Amino acid sequence: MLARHSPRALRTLFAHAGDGGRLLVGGYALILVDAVAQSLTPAVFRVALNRIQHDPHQFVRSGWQGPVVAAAAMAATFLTAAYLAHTWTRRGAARWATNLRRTLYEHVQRLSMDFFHRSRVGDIAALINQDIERLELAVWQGMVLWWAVALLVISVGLIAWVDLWMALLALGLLAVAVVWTLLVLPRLRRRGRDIRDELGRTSGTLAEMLGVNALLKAFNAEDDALGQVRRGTERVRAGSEALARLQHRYADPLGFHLAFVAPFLLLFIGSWRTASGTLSIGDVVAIWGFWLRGSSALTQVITTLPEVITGLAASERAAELLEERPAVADGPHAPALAVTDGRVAFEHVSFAYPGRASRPVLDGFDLTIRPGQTTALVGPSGAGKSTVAQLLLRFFDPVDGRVTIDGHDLRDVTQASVRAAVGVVFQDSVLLSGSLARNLRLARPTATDEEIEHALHEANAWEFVRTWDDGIHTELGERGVTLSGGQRQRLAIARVMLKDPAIVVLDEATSALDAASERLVLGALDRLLAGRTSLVIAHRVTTIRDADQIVVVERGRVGDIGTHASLLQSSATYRSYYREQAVA
Ligand SMILES: Nc1ncnc2c1ncn2[C@@H]1O[C@H](COP(=O)(O)OP(=O)(O)OP(=O)(O)O)[C@@H](O)[C@H]1O
Repeated sequence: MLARHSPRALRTLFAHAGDGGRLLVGGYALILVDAVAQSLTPAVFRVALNRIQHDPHQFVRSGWQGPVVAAAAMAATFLTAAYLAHTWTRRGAARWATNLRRTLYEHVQRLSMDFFHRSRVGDIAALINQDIERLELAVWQGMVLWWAVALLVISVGLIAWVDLWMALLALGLLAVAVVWTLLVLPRLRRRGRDIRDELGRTSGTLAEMLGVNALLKAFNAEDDALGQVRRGTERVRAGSEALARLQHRYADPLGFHLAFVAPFLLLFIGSWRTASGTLSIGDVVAIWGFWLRGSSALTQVITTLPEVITGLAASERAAELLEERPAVADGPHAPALAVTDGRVAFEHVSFAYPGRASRPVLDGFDLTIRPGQTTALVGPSGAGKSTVAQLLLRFFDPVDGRVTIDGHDLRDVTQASVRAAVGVVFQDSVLLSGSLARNLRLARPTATDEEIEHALHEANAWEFVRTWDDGIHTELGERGVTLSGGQRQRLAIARVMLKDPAIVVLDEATSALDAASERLVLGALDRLLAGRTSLVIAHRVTTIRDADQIVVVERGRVGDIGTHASLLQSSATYRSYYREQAVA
């Protein structure tokens, strides 16, 4: 499993390392220099001991000089290399993480609506923040692992240089450790991945609960929500404990093998060979030293590997997100939409939401909205009215047929240009935390304060904004909670006024308002719709009575069509709809 998923995930993510990549390659390369210099140190002792054994007097006179200089040079090399490798890797990992966070954020922004419908905000946030942090740590620990493995390989190589048989014995002892590791590794990785997934889910639940706090309070459902979060965190805790137990079950026997069994066997067999005269004392000491270096490196492997594996599990989640492709994408050289008159046409459009191909929502939907005119959609709940609006915003592409603006198929032009041409006011207009001016400048970043005030006037919003101490620079609470529903809608209308689009979509923009608020909002909407092509979805007759054409949508198709007066005459469906409204 590990071999299949993680390296591919790492390759995908490393492509986004940016300037951190060079530092990491440099850091990982330099740590090899450190590993070589460190593992060669026992070789110096071997030379020194062999010289002592051969001629102690000569060694005291001048024989010591060579080994001392060599040892000093090695120490200087590995200290410098280690220092640089550590700092470069740390900086490289931090830059990689920063670049990756930015890339992931931009990538998520480019994904289509269907992704947001099936994902949870908290989970994505956890991925971008915590999983990348985990990965950053793993990159850093990975360097220690890399160093340790290099040290180990070089150590065994050096043992072979002294004596081939002893190297074979060391390899056998290592093989035990490697087989044991390979046996446990997939489980470690799986557990790590499970914990990351569970953390993501819990974070998603938490974000959702905080977002709908008023609803939870209204239904006294806080305990239930708390229970869900608590159960999630409990599962994360249980998972982490199980992982820790597994890490111990892996590391403890391995530690025993490497620190006791293996050195004992090497020393025992080495001494036996000295007695039989096939090895010198210097050789045995060097082998012993090489092994100690190598096995201390292995201890590092044992302690860092589980952590690195968990980090790799985190990288898989990030890579999966990066590999997610938007369902709606711009063609390679798609031009921007050039709006001339603002004529909108749905030509025999059929559509089903992604993953629900068997449940078509629109089925041969045909509709033309003439430039500057208002078309209203009415019809039973679930008939597909909002879906029509979503297709006009190109949140989705039709399965069949086409949606055009001034004759241009929306699939042939850029999404950004379509959304620049179409302004939308939803039922529940979202305002971000930050000042009112910042919220309105989402529509036009270059708008001056005067232009913002003018838009507020037009949207009947200036009358309450002007009473605020800081005017348009007043901070709005997160999601605009300090505003009434009607005020929020008027600010949303001002935002679209500022955008000044050729086409406007209103999706239940007045549905949640009382009669007094509705009047103020309707006044603002009249000014917004004047001279623009508009698609209005509304349950209230007051909002649509004056529309140039009213379309009754039934099960994803256009039913009766006409003006308010003509439909009252000709359409039984519209009449009953109107009567219901009148009663309401
Ligand atoms: N994101 C989605 N994924 C899957 N199915 C969806 C999605 N959004 C809407 N639907 C389904 O598509 C159908 C049409 O929904 P739509 O919101 O367009 O209807 P509507 O006429 O606007 O209804 P209402 O008046 O209640 O808002 C419904 O059956 C709905 O369940």
